[in-house]
Amino acid sequence: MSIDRIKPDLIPFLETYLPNTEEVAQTNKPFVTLTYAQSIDARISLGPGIRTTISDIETKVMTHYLRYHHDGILIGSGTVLADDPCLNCKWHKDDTDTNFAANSPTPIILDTHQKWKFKDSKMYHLFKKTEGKSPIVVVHNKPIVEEQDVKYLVIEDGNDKKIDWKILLQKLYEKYNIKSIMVEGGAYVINDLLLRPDIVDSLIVTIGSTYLGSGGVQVSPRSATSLTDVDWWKGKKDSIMAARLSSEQI
Ligand SMILES: NC(=O)c1ccc[n+]([C@@H]2O[C@H](COP(=O)([O-])OP(=O)(O)OC[C@H]3O[C@@H](n4cnc5c(N)ncnc54)[C@H](O)[C@@H]3O)[C@@H](O)[C@H]2O)c1
Ligand SMILES: Nc1nc(=O)c(N)c(NC[C@H](O)[C@H](O)[C@H](O)COP(=O)(O)O)[nH]1
Repeated sequence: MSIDRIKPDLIPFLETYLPNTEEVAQTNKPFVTLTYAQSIDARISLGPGIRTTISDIETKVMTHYLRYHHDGILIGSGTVLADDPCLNCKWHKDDTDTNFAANSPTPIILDTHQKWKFKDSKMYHLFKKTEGKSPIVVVHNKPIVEEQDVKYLVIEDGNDKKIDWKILLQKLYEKYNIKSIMVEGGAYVINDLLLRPDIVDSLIVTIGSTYLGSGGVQVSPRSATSLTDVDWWKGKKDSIMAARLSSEQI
């Protein structure tokens, strides 16, 4: 169940980008880390709906280390339907730290059109084995039939039919005490949040040493945006960029 040890130099590298509890106490808003893995040509999968491994083991472990440090892990419906992800945390501090469910973040799934089923998903089996938590599913309307063990967070759609990030974060904080959220994608969610320095506190991007080609799902926000507090870590195959979104226009 557990995963490799993290590269020791990744721990100080990530330190200042991890959730900041003082900031959360001051702002009363969850700390948001936007994180994903991309190819050199800025693709996050080979094509829509295709689960694609980009990270090698060093950076995959880093993802689990990040999961360990967050209360919630959020993805869009495109990702949950394409990847059937586990979203649990397999990293642990030492041999005594083996409560994998407690160490795992709560999965938060943006599934406003209620297309995904928890039952029989990988998340469901991990939850049943006490190796992961059950999800919060974000919907526009209360479902007629509710799945067992799923918490539904009803948020009405805004003018553009999208969920308002600020309202969503506030509700997750107030209702479920979620003080830090790691957003793992996919492209729709990432492209939207790359333009939201008011929402995103840290950005952590793995760049894998691969090209996925022009048919791949691309990460590229609608308009230019710049970064601040940029730092780089170089591994055997991948690099990691940690940064913050700048509120200044290019
Ligand atoms: N490499 C990586 O790090 C990584 C990470 C995640 C996903 N992926 C890949 O990305 C692809 C999926 O990306 P995608 O863009 O299709 O899907 P996505 O996961 O971004 O989900 C998009 C859907 O989520 C919902 N949604 C998102 N934001 C919303 C909002 N504000 N309000 C209401 N609903 C909202 C909508 O239903 C929308 O259609 C898959 O191929 C997956 O394998 C890669
Ligand atoms: N860091 C990272 N490297 C990758 O190569 C890759 N494809 C993803 N993709 C993120 C997406 O959210 C996936 O669905 C979950 O990373 C799957 O998570 P599990 O391993 O099943 O827990 N993330």
